[in-house]
Amino acid sequence: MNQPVVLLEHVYKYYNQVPVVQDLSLEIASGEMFGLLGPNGAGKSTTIRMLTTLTSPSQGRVAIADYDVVKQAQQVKRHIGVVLQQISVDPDLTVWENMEYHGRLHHIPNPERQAVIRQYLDYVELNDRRDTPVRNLSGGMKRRLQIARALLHQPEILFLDEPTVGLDPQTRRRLWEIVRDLKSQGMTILLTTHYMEEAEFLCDRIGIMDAGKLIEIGTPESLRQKHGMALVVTQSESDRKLSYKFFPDFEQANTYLEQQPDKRGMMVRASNLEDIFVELTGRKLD
Ligand SMILES: Nc1ncnc2c1ncn2[C@@H]1O[C@H](COP(=O)(O)OP(=O)(O)OP(=O)(O)O)[C@@H](O)[C@H]1O
Repeated sequence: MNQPVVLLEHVYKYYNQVPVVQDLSLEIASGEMFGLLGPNGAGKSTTIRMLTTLTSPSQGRVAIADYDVVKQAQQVKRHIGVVLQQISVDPDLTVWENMEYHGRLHHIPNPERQAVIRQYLDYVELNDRRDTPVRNLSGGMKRRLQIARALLHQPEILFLDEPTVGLDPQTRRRLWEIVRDLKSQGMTILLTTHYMEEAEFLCDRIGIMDAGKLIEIGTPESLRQKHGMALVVTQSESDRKLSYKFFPDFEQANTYLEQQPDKRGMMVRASNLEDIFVELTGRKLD
């Protein structure tokens, strides 16, 4: 692995004595795109909040580019760009004013500031909207503005918390293009998502969180290989419930199917990340 630029070592976070992140250890290499998956309340946002200095870990070490997020928060902030779930751009300011405000916060001097604002608005195709108040932008445009703003101080690591939630499929795909392009430029990216295709399409590695714990980690392909590339799905005659049985490959799944005296309600198909998630947690992603 390249030098890890995101590091969590035995991290715990408690709210009112309740652990919402438990013994989380994770290393993300420079240039890697890592996806954190998990159902609501799994602790993904809390993990991102710790990594981005918005909340402190209760226990354990969290570091970005070797800077401790608690003791060296200012240095950490210089290295990271953050796009949170809630749209955090000011609705009353124009697109340009939002960028300008953020640029000043990061002490980017003029004329460089004007140049990078133009550059990143161009990058997310919002230059023609520069004088539009943010409240009049579509959801996808707001998200693009958030990304442009997060990039303004040229961070090396980008955090995206549910970047495409609530967006229509075309807009989601446009954002995927941007995220992949950033990766191709060498950016390290950690994103959280509920969308399985998003994780499979974008991420080099995936971590599955449940109830505050990292319960699985690997490449999408390695997770499928580990749990089984093929499935026999059976729908019960009586209550219509589906059950899933993993097999290492299609041949073995088909052999199993052929051996069944009653094949009604049974089919073989390729496994996917969602199947693995359900298998691991007994819950469905929503
Ligand atoms: N400030 C807080 N005070 C108390 N409890 C909190 C706080 N923030 C989060 N929690 C709790 O911590 C747990 C983890 O929440 P978190 O938002 O990290 O989960 P998540 O995996 O990001 O879920 P989602 O997909 O819904 O965003 C939840 O039970 C949540 O209610």
